[in-house]
Amino acid sequence: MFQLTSCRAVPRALLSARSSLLATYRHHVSSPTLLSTGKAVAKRGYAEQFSRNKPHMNIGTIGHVDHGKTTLTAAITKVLSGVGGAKFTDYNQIDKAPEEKARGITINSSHVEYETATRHYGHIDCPGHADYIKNMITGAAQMDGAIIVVSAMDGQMPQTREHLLLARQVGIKRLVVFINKVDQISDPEMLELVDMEMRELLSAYNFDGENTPIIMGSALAALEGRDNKIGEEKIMELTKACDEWLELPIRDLEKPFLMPVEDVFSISGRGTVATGRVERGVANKGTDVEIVGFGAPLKTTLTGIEMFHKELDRAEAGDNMGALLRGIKREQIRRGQVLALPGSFKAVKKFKAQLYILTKDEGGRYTPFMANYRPQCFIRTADITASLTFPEGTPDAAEKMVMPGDNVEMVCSLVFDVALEVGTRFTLREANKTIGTGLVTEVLEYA
Ligand SMILES: Nc1nc2c(ncn2[C@@H]2O[C@H](COP(=O)(O)OP(=O)(O)OP(=O)(O)O)[C@@H](O)[C@H]2O)c(=O)[nH]1
Ligand SMILES: [Mg+2]
Repeated sequence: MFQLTSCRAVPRALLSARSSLLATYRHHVSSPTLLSTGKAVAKRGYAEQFSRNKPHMNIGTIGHVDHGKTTLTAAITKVLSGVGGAKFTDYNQIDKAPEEKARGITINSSHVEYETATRHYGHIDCPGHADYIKNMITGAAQMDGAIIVVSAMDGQMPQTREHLLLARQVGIKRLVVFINKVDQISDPEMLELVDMEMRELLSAYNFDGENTPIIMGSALAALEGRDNKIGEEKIMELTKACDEWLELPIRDLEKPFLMPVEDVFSISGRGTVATGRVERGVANKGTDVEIVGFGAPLKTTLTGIEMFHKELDRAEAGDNMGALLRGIKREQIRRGQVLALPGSFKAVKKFKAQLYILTKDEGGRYTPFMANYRPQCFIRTADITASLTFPEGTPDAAEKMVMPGDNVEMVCSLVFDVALEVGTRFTLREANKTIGTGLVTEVLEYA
C-alpha cells in the first residue's frame, strides 16, 4: 500500500482537515479491495490487479446539507455487502476527518465502490454545505450520473437546486432521486408533494422530470438494518434504478488521453501521484504524458496506474485513476492542471464564451455587473479568477450592464492559463454562490 508522507497545498476549506485528505486518498486509491470478483494479485506490494469484467460507471450522492447523502452512501455499501457486491463502509469511515465528526457534516468528498449484478460503480459522496460547494463541483465533475438526495421532511432546499444546476453544468445527463427520511413522515400526501416538486425542479433544470425514477425510503433504517420495507428494499430499488436509468456514458477511447487532476499526493519511496477521472482516451503504463495548465507544460512518464487499490496496465476514459509520475515533485503539479498526451492539449489565457447569468431566484446575483467584473471560474477541476469584458466592437461597452437572467457573449481573461477548448463548459462563482454558467465558443489567446 502507498505510504503517504505529505500532501500538496490544499484549498483553504480543507486546511483544517488536512489529515482527512490523506484519509480520503487512502480510501480512494488504497482502501482494501472491495471486488469479490477477479483474482487478487498483490503486485510490488502496493496494489492488486483491477478487473474489468463489468462496465464501470462513476456516480455519487449530491443534495442539500443534512439530507442524508453520507448515510445513504454507507447504507448502499451495507446492503450490497449482503449480496457480495461491496465492502461495508460505515458512516464514520466516510466522514472521518475530525472537523467532519465534530460538526456532523461532510467537508471532503469521499470515494467508495460497489457493484451490482450488471455494473461496477465508483461512488463519490459530496458535501452539501454551501461553504464546500467547491469540493462538490470537483466531485460532481467526475460523475457520469448522480443520486440526488432530498429529505422528505424539508423538501427541496437551496443546495438541492444549486447542485442540480451544477450537475447539469458538469455534464451529468441523468439523475435518480432518493427521497430520504420517510420514517419521519406519516402523511403520504406530504411525500406526494415532495415527489411532484422534485419532478418540476428536474424539468426546470432540463432533466427528464417526468421519467426520472424517484425512490422513497430511509437511508438510516437501511444502515441500521431495521424496517426493511423502507430500508434495505428501497436501497435495492435505488441501485436497480441506477442500473436501468443512468446510462453508461459513451467513452471517448479514440481521442488523445486527458485526465484533469483532482488531487496530488506524495508517496514515500515512490514519487508523486495525481488522481482524477480520465476524461478521454487511453494511457498505458510507461506512456509519456504532459502536465498542462498553470505555466509551461511539463513532460513526464506514467510509471504506475491504479484504481481503487488495484493496479492497472492501462487506464481508459471513465476510470478514476491514480497516476504515478516519474521525476515530478509534489510542488510541480496541482489540482486544475490536466495530464494529456504530449502536444494534444493546450492551455488558454483568454477566450470568448456564451454566458448565462443566474437570476436571484436561481440563487444568483441580485444586481447587474459591468465590464471588468472578476468572478471565480470553475473549469473542470480548476478554480481561477477571470476578468470579464465585452467583445471588441460592442457599442457603449463602458456603460453596458449584464443583468441577472441575461444570456451574453463575453471575453474571459484568466489570471493563469488553463487547459480548455471550444465546447468546454464552466461555472462562474462569487462570494460562495454560483452566479452563472458558460460555454467556451472561441479561443483568443493560448498561453
Ligand atoms: N430519521 C432519519 N434520519 C436520517 C436518515 N438518513 C439520515 N438521517 C440523519 O440525518 C443526519 C444527516 O445525515 P448525513 O448522512 O450526514 O447527511 P448529509 O447529506 O451527508 O450531510 P452533508 O454531507 O453534511 O451535506 C444524520 O443525523 C443522520 O443520522 C433517515 O432515513 N431517517
Ligand atoms: Mg455527508
